[in-house]
Amino acid sequence: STGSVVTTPQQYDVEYLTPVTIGTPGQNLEIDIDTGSSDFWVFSSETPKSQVDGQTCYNPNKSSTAKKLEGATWEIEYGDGSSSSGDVYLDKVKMGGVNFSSQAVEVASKVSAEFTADTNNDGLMGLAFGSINQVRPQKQTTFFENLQSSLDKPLFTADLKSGAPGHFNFGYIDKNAYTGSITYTPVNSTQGFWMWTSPGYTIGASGKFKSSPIEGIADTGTTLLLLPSSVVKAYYKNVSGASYQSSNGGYVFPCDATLPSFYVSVGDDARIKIPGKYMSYAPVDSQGQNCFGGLQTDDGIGFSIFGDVFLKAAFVVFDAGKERLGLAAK
Ligand SMILES: CC[C@H](C)[C@H](NC(=O)[C@H](C)NC(=O)[C@@H](CCSC)NC[C@@H](N)Cc1ccccc1)C(=O)O
Repeated sequence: STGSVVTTPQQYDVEYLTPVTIGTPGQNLEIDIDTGSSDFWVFSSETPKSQVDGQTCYNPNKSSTAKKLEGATWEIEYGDGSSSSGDVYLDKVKMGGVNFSSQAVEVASKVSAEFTADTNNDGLMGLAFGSINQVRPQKQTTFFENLQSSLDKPLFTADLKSGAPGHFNFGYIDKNAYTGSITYTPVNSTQGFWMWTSPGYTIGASGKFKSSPIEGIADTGTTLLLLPSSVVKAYYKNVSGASYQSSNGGYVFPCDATLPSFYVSVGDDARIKIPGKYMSYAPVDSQGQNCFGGLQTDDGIGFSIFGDVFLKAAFVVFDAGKERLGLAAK
């Protein structure tokens, strides 16, 4: 089998939302597909009304195929400090034409304020490795892991776009979705993430390649590109008026500044070009005077995060069959 589903960016490409159908009859939710985590959790009939602000809630009592996973609970915390928790049902889940009949659906009986405020986001579907799933006493497998053996190929691809809908595809590689060739690089899944190492980077079209290994995770659920502070400092040296502003929590620059492109090397002889315009995330003031950088530091995390600012510049193959990541220009 193969599948394909459209994923739509929210304002400033802060996140991408994807339609997912749960239960019988189908309940349609808009979900943040997140390769940086491994839990599929949703706003639900168990989420206190005070914590729901417009989100669509999955109601297992209205699904003839829902079965409570007795005794199972979950709780999760994310790098941005947000969190959620609840209990678990098994139900039919359909996305992009592929479906799995007894997917663990983690229903939220509590969500943190960040999720309540994210009014179009009805939940997260983690597509990292099941080893970091947070359901206890027994961990659950991800939607992709459940599908893997029935897919034509044991892989999925992400084709996120800047300010336009893109696709997640399952089980096949769409040759029309990228240009040139796909460069593959090994994935180290021991921490449960799609973790890989870039050999280095180049700042600007005429910049010199800097050989400097960067270990990080491909995370569709993180908005920005978070790299070592030495790299970030070197980049913003090229942006007039750029400065680190602790009040804004990162590097800020005049919105009319010229931003150099940034190249992330992959494998022995390939690189992904991030256009300068992707390196500006959003205005920090109502006049649109100063803008928050799309490139910020990975301080305190322990690894870098290749988030949407990077991923939307590439066609990305998450190849579980060969534990590798494929990257191509588009
Ligand atoms: C602080 C918690 C640490 C980060 C760690 N949690 C994680 O690594 C979780 C699974 N992943 C995440 O927190 C990050 C990746 C590691 S960051 C250290 N990706 C998922 C995140 N972007 C999902 C999200 C989407 C929209 C809004 C908010 C959050 C843990 O549980 O130990």
